[in-house]
Amino acid sequence: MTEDQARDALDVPRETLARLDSFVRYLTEENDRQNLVSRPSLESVWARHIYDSAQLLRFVPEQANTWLDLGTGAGFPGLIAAAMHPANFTLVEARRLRVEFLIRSAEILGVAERTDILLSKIEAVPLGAFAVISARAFAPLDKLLGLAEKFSTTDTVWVLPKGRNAKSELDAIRSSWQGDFRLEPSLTDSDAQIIVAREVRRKHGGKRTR
Ligand SMILES: C[S@@+](CC[C@H](N)C(=O)[O-])C[C@H]1O[C@@H](n2cnc3c(N)ncnc32)[C@H](O)[C@@H]1O
Repeated sequence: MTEDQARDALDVPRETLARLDSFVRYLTEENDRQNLVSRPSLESVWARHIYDSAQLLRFVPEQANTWLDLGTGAGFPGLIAAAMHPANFTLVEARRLRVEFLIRSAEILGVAERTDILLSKIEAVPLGAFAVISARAFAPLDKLLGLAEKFSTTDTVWVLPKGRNAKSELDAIRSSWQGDFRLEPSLTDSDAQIIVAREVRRKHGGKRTR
C-alpha cells in the first residue's frame, strides 16, 4: 500500500485529515528529539501507523462509548482511533516523554477533552470497565490478556493487531483463555493479522503468568 493509497483510504472529513497532517508534522519533528517510531517507518507513516491504526475501527461498534489503549507509545492505535471514533478514550503509557508528546498530540487532533492520557504502568491503573480494548506491539497475548482482563466485561470488544504471529499466539493461549476469538486480515500488511475477540475470560484454573 502506498502512502497516497493509505491517506485516501481514510474515510474522514477534510478537517480530520488536516489535523492528521499536523500530527504527522509534529511526530516527524519530535522524532528527532525522542525515539517515538523507527526512522524507516516514518517514510511510510500513513500506511504503517495511521491507516494501520484506523483499520481497527471496522471492528468497533459506532456506539461503543469507552476505549482503553495499552502502551500507546506515539499514539498508535489509540490516539488515531480517538481522531476517528467518538468514544471517550483512555491511553496508558509508562514513559513520561511519550506522554508529553501524546498530550500535545491530543490537542493537535482536537480530541483532548475526551481523551485521558495516563502516565502509568497498566498494572497500576485502577479498576475500570471499557467497551473496547486495544493494544499494538505491547506484550505477548497471554500477558496482554492477563494485564487487561480486569478492564473488560463480557461485552468488551478486543482489537489486537498482532502481526505475523497472530495465529500461533492465539493457539498458545487456547488452553488458558476462553472467548470468541477470530483472526482478521490486516489491510496494511498481507502477512499480518488482527485478533478480534469478545467474551474473553481466563479458563477456570488457567495458569497466571504475572
Ligand atoms: C513497542 S511500543 C508500541 C507503541 C505503540 N502501541 C505502537 O504500536 O506504536 C510499547 C509501548 O508500551 C509502553 N509500555 C510498556 N510496558 C508498559 C506497561 N506495563 N504499562 C504501560 N505502558 C507500557 C512502552 O513505554 C512503549 O511506549
